[in-house]
Amino acid sequence: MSDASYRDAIFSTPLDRVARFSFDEQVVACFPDMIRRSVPGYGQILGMLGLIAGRHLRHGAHVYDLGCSLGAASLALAGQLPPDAFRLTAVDISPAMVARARETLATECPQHAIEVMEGDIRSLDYQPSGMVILNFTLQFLPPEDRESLLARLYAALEPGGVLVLSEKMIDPDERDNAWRVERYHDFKRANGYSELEISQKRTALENVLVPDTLEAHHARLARAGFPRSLTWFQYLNFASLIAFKEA
Ligand SMILES: C[S@@+](CC[C@H](N)C(=O)[O-])C[C@H]1O[C@@H](n2cnc3c(N)ncnc32)[C@H](O)[C@@H]1O
Ligand SMILES: O=C(O)C(=O)C[C@]1(C(=O)O)C=C[C@@H](O)C=C1
Repeated sequence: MSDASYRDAIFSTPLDRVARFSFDEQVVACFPDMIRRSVPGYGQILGMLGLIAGRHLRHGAHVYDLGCSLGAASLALAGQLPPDAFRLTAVDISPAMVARARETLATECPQHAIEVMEGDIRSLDYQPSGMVILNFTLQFLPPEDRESLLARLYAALEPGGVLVLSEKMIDPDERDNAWRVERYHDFKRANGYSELEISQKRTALENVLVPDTLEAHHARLARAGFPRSLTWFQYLNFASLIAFKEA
């Protein structure tokens, strides 16, 4: 691949002031390593996206990969489905991510009809689509913007269309939540992150990544129009949901 990825060491040295987490050049350079060492089940979710698309997409349907970062979800679909199976628009607000994603997707799957757009997913004109992927993206939008986006995505989905929503989550029960977070930190330690890295990243993500409970996600999806949603994957405090539009 043309996008060399470095080991994530962003929070490894003590910082006087921990800045708000942002998807800048520094994060882009180590993002594949960061997300794989930080999101339990990330690889399994990606693998399943292609299988879900294979089952739910009508031939040639359009797909959105929203908050695509380096295009991993788009790549996963292209790896599992032939070029004529779907068309895809990948969107991200970070110019550094978009530049890298464009390069990677053009190199890795030149036969597939994949367009990479720089833009804010809250203000896009959505075209009719068979599948929408929000893989760890909704959690970065201000909570007050989430429902209206989901309602617009519901409206853009064709009958029988699906939305896949993967998120970091919180548990409504304080003790259960504490247990999940502690085991999540164990997961990070086991993946080579130090106490300093874990605590500085936690500070950087405060008020930037705002997680919801699974109950809040399902209720919001219902209010946005989806008659049915289910949690198909969960690993510690990370989960993936699928929401269906009636056929
Ligand atoms: C955790 S990453 C997503 C990971 C990616 N979907 C994957 O599967 O590898 C979140 C991404 O959402 C993007 N993002 C955040 N707010 C956005 C917005 N309003 N519009 C578009 N992209 C946004 C960020 O720039 C970042 O690249
Ligand atoms: O490191 C964490 O605590 C995370 O929540 C991981 C997480 C995410 O969930 O999106 C946060 C920021 C990076 O984009 C990669 C992964």
